[in-house]
Amino acid sequence: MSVTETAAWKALEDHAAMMQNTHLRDLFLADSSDKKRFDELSLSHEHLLLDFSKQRITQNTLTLLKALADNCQLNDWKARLFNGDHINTSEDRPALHTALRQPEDSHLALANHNIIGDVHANLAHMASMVERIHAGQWRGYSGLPIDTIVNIGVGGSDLGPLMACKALSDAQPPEGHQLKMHFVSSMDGSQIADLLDRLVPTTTLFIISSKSFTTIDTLSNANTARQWLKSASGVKTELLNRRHFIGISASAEKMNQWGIPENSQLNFWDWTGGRYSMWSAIGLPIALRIGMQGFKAMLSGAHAMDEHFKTAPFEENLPVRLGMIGIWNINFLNIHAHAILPYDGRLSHLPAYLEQLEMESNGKSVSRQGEAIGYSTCPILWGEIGPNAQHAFYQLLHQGSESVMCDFIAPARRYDDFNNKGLQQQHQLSLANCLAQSRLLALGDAAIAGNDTAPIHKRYRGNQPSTTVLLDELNPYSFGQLIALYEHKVFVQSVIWDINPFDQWGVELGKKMATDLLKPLENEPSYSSFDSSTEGLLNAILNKQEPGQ
Ligand SMILES: O=P(O)(O)OC[C@H]1O[C@H](O)[C@H](O)[C@@H](O)[C@@H]1O
Repeated sequence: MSVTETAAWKALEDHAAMMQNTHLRDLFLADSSDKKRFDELSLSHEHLLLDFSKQRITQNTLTLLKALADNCQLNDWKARLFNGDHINTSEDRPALHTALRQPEDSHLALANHNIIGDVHANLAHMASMVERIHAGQWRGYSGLPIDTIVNIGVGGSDLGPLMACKALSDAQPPEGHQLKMHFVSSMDGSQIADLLDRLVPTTTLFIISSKSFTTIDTLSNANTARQWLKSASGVKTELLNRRHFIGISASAEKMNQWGIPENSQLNFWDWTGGRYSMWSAIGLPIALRIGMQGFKAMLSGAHAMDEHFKTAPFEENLPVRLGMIGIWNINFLNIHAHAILPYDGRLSHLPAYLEQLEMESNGKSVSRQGEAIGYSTCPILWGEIGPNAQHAFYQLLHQGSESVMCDFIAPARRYDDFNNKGLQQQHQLSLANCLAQSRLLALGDAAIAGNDTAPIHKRYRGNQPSTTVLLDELNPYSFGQLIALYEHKVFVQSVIWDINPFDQWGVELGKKMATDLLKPLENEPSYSSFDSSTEGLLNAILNKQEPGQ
């Protein structure tokens, strides 16, 4: 039976029909005498506080959402996730990113083997590499110590480390050892071409990050890097492979084939999904940036969120509430756009990270039973640093025709250690804007006395729901909590929608099609015929590429 046929779903539909004309303004007005809405609807755990009071919900909504979660056996699914059941059914494997942050003395058996031992052996290998590089003992072909790292990867092998290195940029690496870090992902070569112009071959180390080690984007960038080193050094490829490349993958065989020596390889496992992999060896750039201790603090923060998700009751559970309110917005209030708005420049890559995490996980319309789904799943998610977005797309949030749900994310404290009043004031300014925007989006004109008589083009209708995620401060631990919070939120929603969030078949066919299209572009005979648009464009490109045209 489809979830939409259940009594729990229908009760929520009825409730939504009643709530349809209730403005957030009314919900706050009803609360104006005792001002309890915030206390009743916000939740906190350790360093995170989530304010849900600007969501279009009442206590009754939460009760009905709990009935839906129970009906969908959310608690059983949580147990299956943590126990390592093969819940990624289309690939017949578990999804065990949570095991990557389990403490060393814990235990998780997969086919009678304790994988936590493997996880920590891997961390130790990673730590030894980090130590060598930080100590200046990893030397390039000319004997000079490495001082520049380039991570080559894409999707899950890029976005997590990229986001984390920026988010934790205030964290000091051990002994002040500052490596220059760069990230290359795009297949068109523009990032690597730009970098190679500026980098010094003797002191640059490339990390080739790819779960499959077959991703053409990554391998083509890696080949370009090796070619650059060859031309600059004139030394043998074998020496370059040894001194200038680290490989991170679930396939040792593929790394061997490319030429990465065994002791420069870091492995992880097929039960770690690409977009859930920054906690594995894929996180090496993070450890290089903030040190192994910082990396482990990030794992501990995520583990604390795992434990909270696993054990806290529905009424207190942050990821469960975040996920279920998303369900309410999407499936019952018909809101299909979701903006991620961090009020801290260090979180500038969070929107791109969540775009992959949410849309690649839950952007699906087939159920676990292989049936077409007749209800909405993952919304369109996008975002930008809040203060910059205010000068760009907030116009649409305030006066456009679309309902949009927003996540405002900010640390309460920043620049405590900076003896700079100007910076401290900038942080307060950013917080003031964060609070102002979520208030205006919720209440509309009612937030500003007198604006309700303004001409219509100056009016704000409000009623855009938002959640504010407040961190005490942004550090490796709270950052780990924050990302694990979103991972589990995505899982909660997948359970309600009855979909597998751990595969991504929708990205495969495009890759195959690109292989077919490369032939005519490289002037090789192609036996495929294409549609008229593709053929027209191919011909136009080929004509323009002919010399003298
Ligand atoms: O890590 P890799 O195997 O190179 O994969 C990199 C990325 O590419 C794929 O196309 C998937 O859509 C992503 O989930 C994955 O993270």
